[in-house]
Amino acid sequence: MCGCIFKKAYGYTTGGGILMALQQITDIKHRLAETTKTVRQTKRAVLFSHVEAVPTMKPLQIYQSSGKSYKGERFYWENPEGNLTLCGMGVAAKLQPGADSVGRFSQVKDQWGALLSMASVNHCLGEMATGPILFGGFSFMEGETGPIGLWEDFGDYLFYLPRFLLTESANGTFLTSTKLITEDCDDCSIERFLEDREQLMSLSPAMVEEIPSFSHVEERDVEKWKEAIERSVEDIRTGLLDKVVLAREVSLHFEGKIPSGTILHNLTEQQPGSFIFGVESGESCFLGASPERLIKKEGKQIFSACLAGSIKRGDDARTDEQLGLELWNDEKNRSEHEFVVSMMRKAMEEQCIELDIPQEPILMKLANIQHLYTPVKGTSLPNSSILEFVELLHPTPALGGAPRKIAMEKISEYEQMERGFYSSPVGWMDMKGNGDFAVGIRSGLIKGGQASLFAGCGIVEGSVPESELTETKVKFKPMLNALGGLRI
Ligand SMILES: C=C(O[C@H]1C=CC=C(C(=O)O)[C@@H]1O)C(=O)O
Ligand SMILES: [Mg+2]
Repeated sequence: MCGCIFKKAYGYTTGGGILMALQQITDIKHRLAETTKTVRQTKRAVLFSHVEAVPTMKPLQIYQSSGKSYKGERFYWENPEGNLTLCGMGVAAKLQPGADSVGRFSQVKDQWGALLSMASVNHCLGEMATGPILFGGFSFMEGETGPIGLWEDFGDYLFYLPRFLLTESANGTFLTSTKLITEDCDDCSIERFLEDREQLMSLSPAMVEEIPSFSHVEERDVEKWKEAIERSVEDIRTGLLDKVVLAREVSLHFEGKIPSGTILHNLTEQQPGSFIFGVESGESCFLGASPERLIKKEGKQIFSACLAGSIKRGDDARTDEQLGLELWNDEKNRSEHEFVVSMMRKAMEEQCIELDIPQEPILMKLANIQHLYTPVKGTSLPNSSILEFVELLHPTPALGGAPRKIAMEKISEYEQMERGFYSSPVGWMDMKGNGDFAVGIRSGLIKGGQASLFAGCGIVEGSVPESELTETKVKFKPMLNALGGLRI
């Protein structure tokens, strides 16, 4: 039964607010008592989830101040439209690769389905991205991330169903508390549930932690990377492939631990119009400011993007406009872009009943870079899940290449590094198969005092190694600036 009696966010400080807060506690007690009874009777676990409107709490501040209790189990998300911010803390359930022989996308679908089949949710608020959601992502290439090494904390995929989820949207702020109630659970009492919720709601904003002093930079062999571009251009000329995206890694070392909350804070300030994301796992945090949407699903409505072709921003309006024009008219960049559009059109036609892809790109201007951008809109077939679109689209030729299979082989051969979650789908999905995934670019992995940054470029027939190297330097800028304005 739905025990929710209000629809709008409220302040607990008003008389009405206090009454409503008490009503929430009564609701939780009642629902949890019923759930516990059912679990005992049926001997089957229930995923208990409670959504409520709460007084304004800033997700980024809560991310920072919840570090003491939930470090290593937090995530952060801000969409480029600026109308949805999420902060997840703690783990109600974690999805990681199992021994199943089915592919990883099917594994996630099955594991999520199993969790939802035992869910009890007071979903009467009906707000986007509330209730049980999954947040996380996939690695770029299945089977690439080993149990040791840079990406050891992430694997082929990693998703959290958070213990606490703070959702900030145009309609207010919402808190979802979720817990798996099992028969032999030690900390499933009503008192404990309410205590944890109370502790979270009374978190006060933490000080922004300082980034420790920079020590040194470690770069993979740049000459080898340029040679890989030459070899790729040769492969393209001989007709082996049409396009391949080659990335490189730069590692920055600091004198102490890098605070992920501070980097996220800087990214939100410095990179408007981007997805700001962070996902912690143990001692690591993968984070960034990506301008690229892989897929968003809202009911039947589908949104995606073709983003490929780049040039720097100009120092003044006139130069900036000239650079934009140069990019828009440049044959090499247009061809980089066109491979993405044509793959997108073909893939989306399979899954959509209506599709709207403009004939020509427009410019997307970000703080440090401008791109050729073609927005994609569609209407999906009934009963589809966002996961099916993620599987279908990843990786587009903006991150992989064309044809996809050969490009992936060439990436493994030429890059000689683990991409991990870089250039991969990162985002969230809800109970109904709706959600939003970005492509994890302009990003890095923070682990202790080390930040490993990644940037790549679309290689086509007209690619020149030195210019592609310069392009990666522009793409490193968002993360370098967020780390304190470093230059490499
Ligand atoms: C692979 C990256 O960017 C892709 C997205 C936009 C433009 C790109 C380009 O012009 O090469 C890349 O395809 C990256 O930022 O690491
Ligand atoms: Mg490019």
